[in-house]
Amino acid sequence: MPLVAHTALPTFQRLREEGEEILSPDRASHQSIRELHIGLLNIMPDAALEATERQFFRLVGACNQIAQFHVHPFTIEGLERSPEAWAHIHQYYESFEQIKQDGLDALIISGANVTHDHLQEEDFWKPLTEVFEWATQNVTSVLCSCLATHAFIQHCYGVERTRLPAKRWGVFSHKVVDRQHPLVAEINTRFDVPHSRFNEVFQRDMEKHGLKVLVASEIAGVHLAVSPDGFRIVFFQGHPEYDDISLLKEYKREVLRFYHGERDDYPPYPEHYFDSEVQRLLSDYAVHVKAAKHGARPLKAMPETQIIEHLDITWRDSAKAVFNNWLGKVYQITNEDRRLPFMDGIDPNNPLDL
Ligand SMILES: CC(C)(COP(=O)(O)OP(=O)(O)OC[C@H]1O[C@@H](n2cnc3c(N)ncnc32)[C@H](O)[C@@H]1OP(=O)(O)O)[C@@H](O)C(=O)NCCC(=O)NCCSC(=O)CCC(=O)O
Ligand SMILES: N[C@@H](CCO)C(=O)O
Repeated sequence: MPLVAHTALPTFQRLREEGEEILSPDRASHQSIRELHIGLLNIMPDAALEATERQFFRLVGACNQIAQFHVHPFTIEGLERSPEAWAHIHQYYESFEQIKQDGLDALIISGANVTHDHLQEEDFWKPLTEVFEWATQNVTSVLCSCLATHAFIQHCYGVERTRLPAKRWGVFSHKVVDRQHPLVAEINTRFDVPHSRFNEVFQRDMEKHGLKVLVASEIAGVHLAVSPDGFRIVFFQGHPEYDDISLLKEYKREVLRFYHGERDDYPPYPEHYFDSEVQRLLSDYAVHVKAAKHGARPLKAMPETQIIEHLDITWRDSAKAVFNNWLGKVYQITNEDRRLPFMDGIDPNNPLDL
């Protein structure tokens, strides 16, 4: 929550010049204080559905302990779901119709599993673009994760993601490339983010279309960029919401796919994620899996409990800091009526007055 310049202390002006949000006493006394309403469009596969809820709810809730947040989960048609997942959705999620009727201040769109070569071939493509269309008109800011980023960029700018020669998978170091932008103001200038994707939209393609790149990795490419207006669409290619165990769960899935003959090669480790002790445990386990696959003995479970003790989470503080900046800015410009994106006087083409 922002500072109020309730005295003439020069520090307020200095901090304002450095990009800190500082409210004048007049603005502060006229601010309409209310809760924020944030949508979560969850399009992750069933096994990760509730973990994804926890991950984004946690980032929203943990990033700021003072403001009040209502998070509204919803989903779309066109995703393969079990009856159990649909039962969960019907019991606890809102419909997109309801969301549209009530309005949102901010919207998060999760990643998803890729099943086709081109995104427009996915059954969920049309429903997803309908959410994009509505959100760009009615929501103050939309934050897209991974596949949602690729889909939004394709839909709005006509740039198709590129299939990578190998899956980008692991925890990578990133640098803030635009330190002035309010989304990354006052945060660490270098931090980790996990990535898990087969595809990428490259920095040069983003910049060609006026997107502003804010955080990138020398190895893993762009993590964070914003739409040309500076704020209305926030693009994540990485997964700062991931838990410490998320990449381990994905690695275990790949090992099981190898065991069941669904992939030919034994999966590589996610990069910069397993320490040497875990690598030792997993290389012993690989010997066991290969022998079990050839019928020598029954498959034992991966020693997850032992592994988890060694896993560090090195990305969450920065993830919370970016979420705090994002939601703080949304709060400053959103309309008191949550169905409207901006307060009077906010320029939709440059909402942060950058
Ligand atoms: C890997 C799996 C299949 C693992 O799920 P499983 O059910 O097999 O796990 P399990 O070992 O049986 O353990 C179940 C317990 O772990 C929890 N759990 C499951 N997945 C988790 C995750 N990712 N992070 C944290 N916790 C997780 C469950 O809630 C449950 O907890 P409790 O027992 O406590 O309830 C899943 O996480 C998953 O589908 N992840 C993939 C996500 C994905 O597709 N990402 C792509 C997005 S990235 C993207 O957009 C791609 C774009 C591109 O490639 O270009
Ligand atoms: N943007 C509003 C807060 C939400 O009602 C204000 O600053 O007054």
